[in-house]
Amino acid sequence: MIRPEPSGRPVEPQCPVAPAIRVQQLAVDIPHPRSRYRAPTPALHDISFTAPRGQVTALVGTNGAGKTTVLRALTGALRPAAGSIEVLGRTVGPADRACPEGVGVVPDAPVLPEEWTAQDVIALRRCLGDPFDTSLFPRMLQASGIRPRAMIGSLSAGQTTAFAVAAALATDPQLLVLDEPLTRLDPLARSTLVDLLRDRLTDDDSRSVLLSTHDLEGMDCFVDHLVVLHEGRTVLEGDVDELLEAHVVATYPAGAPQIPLGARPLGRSGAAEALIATDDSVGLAPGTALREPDLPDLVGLTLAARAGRAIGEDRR
Ligand SMILES: Nc1ncnc2c1ncn2[C@@H]1O[C@H](COP(=O)(O)OP(=O)(O)OP(=O)(O)O)[C@@H](O)[C@H]1O
Repeated sequence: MIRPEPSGRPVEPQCPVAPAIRVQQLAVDIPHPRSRYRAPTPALHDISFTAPRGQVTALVGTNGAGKTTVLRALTGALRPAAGSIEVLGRTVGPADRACPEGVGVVPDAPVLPEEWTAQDVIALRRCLGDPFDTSLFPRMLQASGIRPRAMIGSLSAGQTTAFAVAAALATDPQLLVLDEPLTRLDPLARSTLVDLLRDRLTDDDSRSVLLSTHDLEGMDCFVDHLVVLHEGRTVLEGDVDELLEAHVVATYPAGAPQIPLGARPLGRSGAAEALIATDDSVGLAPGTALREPDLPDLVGLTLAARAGRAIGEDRR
């Protein structure tokens, strides 16, 4: 029902903007590569998270946690065995195997032929009839120091990633999905990539990014929302700032009796550090230490670094 304002004018009901991604209780089994009669491998068991619209969400987890499988399910490459996936307000279901419209994808390995140049990518996009910004693409390549006529096979690892990111961004995606974009990059190439993404994304509040990584180094100030996976399950999710507020970094001296299992050892001194929950806003009881495998070290360290807390100090 539309209720009138005190002025007498009717108030239009607010239409809530759907999040970039909403995943609920997702389970995925990976089919056997050679035979459909052989049992599939269960890869994801219970994944739930929401990637807010207009934000950068990082899927974090150690090797085999399920990051790539989540991304493949989101882009329609793998069918959910259970649960639901919504991308840009549209359900990605069993009948929906194509990459949802408005989504740009940068896979974790190069997929274009080595002898291709930027011109080949433009020609392919023209053939497919996809929207593709043919002036933005070479400009982004130039910003990454890539010559327009350079063959993909002649590029460095960092340039190959920058090439794939530029090709994805030229499709003007509402959601950009990047699988392990940082893995092969040195610190300088990482910051160039972050700058490239930031430039393209900050001019429009509705664009969103989902990236997977097992190492947030160099990305901590770029990421707004964290989703931590372990063994095919979501173990922690939250806004980075809220996670910071809800935790303290505690440092335990060598030999302290209360060192939590999995606390990160600090050098050779025998001291250890752990991230302790201070409220239950992220689903952990206050005073609970986030332990491996609950929370990979890198997340704790990244949060600590972002909070400006020196590692090695007693914070309790
Ligand atoms: N093609 C496949 N066949 C069988 N099992 C697979 C296949 N791909 C992934 N898996 C399994 O699914 C689980 C999740 O793998 P996934 O590649 O999604 O993890 P990840 O977090 O991306 O790891 P990494 O950081 O090493 O890339 C793992 O246990 C893995 O062994």
